[in-house]
Amino acid sequence: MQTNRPFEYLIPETLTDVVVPGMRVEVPFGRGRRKIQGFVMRVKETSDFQGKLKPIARVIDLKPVLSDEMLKLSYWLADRTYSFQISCLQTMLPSVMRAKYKQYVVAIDEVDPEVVRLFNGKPTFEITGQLDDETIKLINRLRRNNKIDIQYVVENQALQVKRQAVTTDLNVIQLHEAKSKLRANAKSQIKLLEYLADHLDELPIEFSDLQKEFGVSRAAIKTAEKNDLVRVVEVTKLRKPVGITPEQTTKMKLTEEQQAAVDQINSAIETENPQTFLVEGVTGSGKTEVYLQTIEKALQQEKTALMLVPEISLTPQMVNRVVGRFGDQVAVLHSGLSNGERYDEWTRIENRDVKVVVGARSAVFAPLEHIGLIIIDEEHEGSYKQDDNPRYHARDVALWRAQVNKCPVVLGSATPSLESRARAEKGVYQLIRMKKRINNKNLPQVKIVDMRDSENSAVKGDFSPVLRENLQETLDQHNQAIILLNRRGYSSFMMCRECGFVLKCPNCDVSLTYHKDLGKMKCHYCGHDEPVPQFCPNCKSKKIGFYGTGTQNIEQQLNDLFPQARVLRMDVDTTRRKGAHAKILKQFGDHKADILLGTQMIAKGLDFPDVTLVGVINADTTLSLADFRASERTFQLLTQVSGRAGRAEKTGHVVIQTFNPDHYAIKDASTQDYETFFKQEMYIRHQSNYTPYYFTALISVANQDEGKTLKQSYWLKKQLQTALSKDAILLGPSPTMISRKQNKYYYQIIVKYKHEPKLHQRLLEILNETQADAKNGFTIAIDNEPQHID
Ligand SMILES: Nc1ncnc2c1ncn2[C@@H]1O[C@H](COP(=O)(O)OP(=O)(O)OP(=O)(O)O)[C@@H](O)[C@H]1O
Ligand SMILES: [Zn+2]
Repeated sequence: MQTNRPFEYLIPETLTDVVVPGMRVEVPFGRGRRKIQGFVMRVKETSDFQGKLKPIARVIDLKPVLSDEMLKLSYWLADRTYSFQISCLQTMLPSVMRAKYKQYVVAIDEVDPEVVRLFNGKPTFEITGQLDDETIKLINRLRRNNKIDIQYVVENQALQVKRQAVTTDLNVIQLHEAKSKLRANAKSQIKLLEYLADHLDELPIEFSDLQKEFGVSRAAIKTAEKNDLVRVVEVTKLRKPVGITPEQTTKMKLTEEQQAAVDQINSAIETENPQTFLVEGVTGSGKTEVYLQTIEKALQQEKTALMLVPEISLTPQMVNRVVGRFGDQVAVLHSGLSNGERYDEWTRIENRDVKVVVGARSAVFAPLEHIGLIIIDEEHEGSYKQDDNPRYHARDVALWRAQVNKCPVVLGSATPSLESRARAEKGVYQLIRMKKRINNKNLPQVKIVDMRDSENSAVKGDFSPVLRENLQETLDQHNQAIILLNRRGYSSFMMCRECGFVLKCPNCDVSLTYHKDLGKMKCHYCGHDEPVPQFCPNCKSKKIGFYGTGTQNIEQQLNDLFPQARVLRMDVDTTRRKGAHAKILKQFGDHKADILLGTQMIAKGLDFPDVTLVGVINADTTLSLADFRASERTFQLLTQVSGRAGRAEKTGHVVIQTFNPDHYAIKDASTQDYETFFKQEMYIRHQSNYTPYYFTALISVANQDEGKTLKQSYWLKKQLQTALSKDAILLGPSPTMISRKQNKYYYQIIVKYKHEPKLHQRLLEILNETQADAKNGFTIAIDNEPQHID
């Protein structure tokens, strides 16, 4: 049975007028007594169904949770992303809406006799268990007449949560003393005491953080407690989003370029013109102020505004500025929120308590009404595309919503995606260029350091003489530096010098990475970890050692080279704790550190006036990816990170170390010359038949059995072949770059095409036909316009 379609149910007489589109209901499904949750898509007077319709069992919501706009969007989204409509509908709601929550009825009109009767004199009542149909009807009539309101409160997500935490009464000296008395193999306890000594002013610290971040076990905490070294306490946390410190900024007098941008966008807001603007503004050209003043315009027009950012925790400054300007009218949706917090924000939007929503990818489904403006900052970011079903791109959804709401979309970036820039070239988007920095200074001076040169390769470590000198100078002048290395961990991998053996993950086809703080080898794909081997597991030689460089290693080198410098490291390993990103960036912003070292998470959006130097340890990490976007990603990363230097009064310098100094992506990034890069890269995409010249669809198959995976892939290829003309390019099946992940084999087929009228239908058929395969352990995914092919 095909399940990717709506099913018809009878509305029992008692629920007439109660059941409306956008509500969730419980219905019997299939044979037996199984009941499932469904969404009401449409209410009809008659049915063509042959046979006896089953009745709806009960309504879950008393008012619709999805608007007509969202219901319409779900049809389009399912079709566009080749996914089930039900998963699209679920994606639009905060995840807790899929779980249990309580409903409350609130009296608005406390004089109406019916309300008085219903409430029995109380201002609210909680709906527990099942209400009788008469009451449901009454509630609905009253709600329609605005005499009462209904609110949801999520169960198990009380406003205050209690958690176990650790604190200590000992001081630093006592802690170190206690540590020295422990047996050497009490590693977990030692780590615990070390941590406490280093973070005395931050106590108590929660169990979960100790476990996640430092691998300190519950048992170690308990032992330490028994020995009176620590105390276990309960902390009460208020559910309040962390990491936002509004930055009050007053409206600035715009530069000429900013004014021109604002004028064009505001005029589209006023005339309700669903036009798309591509704001291509160099780093530090003041795009934020353009966003803020256009949002203001939307609000003046009695409309709302939606603003997407790549990942909130990484761009706290942007969020702080929006909240600083518009205050309580803003809701923030970010991935760091707990389910409950997310739900709170969602409810504020639903209740129309807010007018501006800032959030990452999924915020594009925010239940805002009368949207007057949609902004996508750093529009080139890959994180706007979801990796799982439904594989949607937030930009596409934004453009769809803009049509429905009759409002403009602003795509902003210093390094637009090739797709967007090409659309601007064709006149589909309106191009607005901002070529000058706010401070009217030149873009920072960039030096490319050729790491193949003997003077660079001869030095021990990863810092060329040029980068060292520049760092020294920056420190001498009490300025700040940002150092980028796109690889976490201490050293990349372990290899045996005797037999060439590389230590790999048992579940995935990748090498394990050394993590110094854990003292373990770790898989970045599945999280598997194991002890560091003392000798080669293959040939038993002791000549097994580390290769490559990670952030932890560079941190060590910085400490050795510049012992007086204060270094902050920012990578996934130092930012596991909630609010950790914001904390590190605040410390850096307050100039409590001299050097910020990190992976690509430090590359974008940061605006610190004292940063005068940016150093890139190795520009080649993204370039060597086997992906058609490798050059584009490299150019974007280097341009963005370079743009962090010299944004205010002080002049900026950039040093890029590379083994490919002649590569156009690196050269163009060093001059921050987007337009030249764009032309060159378009030429290459044209030569190799890639987007934006061709559309792309990627079909991947995974199974634990490699033979079965291949067989299924060939069957799929045949299905595709019969729907394609000879102009289409069909590639594969071929193994993905990491052909085994978590014990599953991955194969992929790529279709590149220009105009294939039958392809869409065929892909939808494949989606439905392969449903049964899921039960046999196959994972089959169709990715429309993939972000990366690997
Ligand atoms: N009209 C203005 N007058 C004075 N200062 C301004 C003006 N507009 C922006 N600025 C300041 O200029 C700096 C850079 O602006 P902003 O951070 O918006 O740049 P951006 O274009 O977003 O750059 P990036 O792409 O690198 O993030 C900020 O510190 C901002 O406060
Ligand atoms: Zn693994």
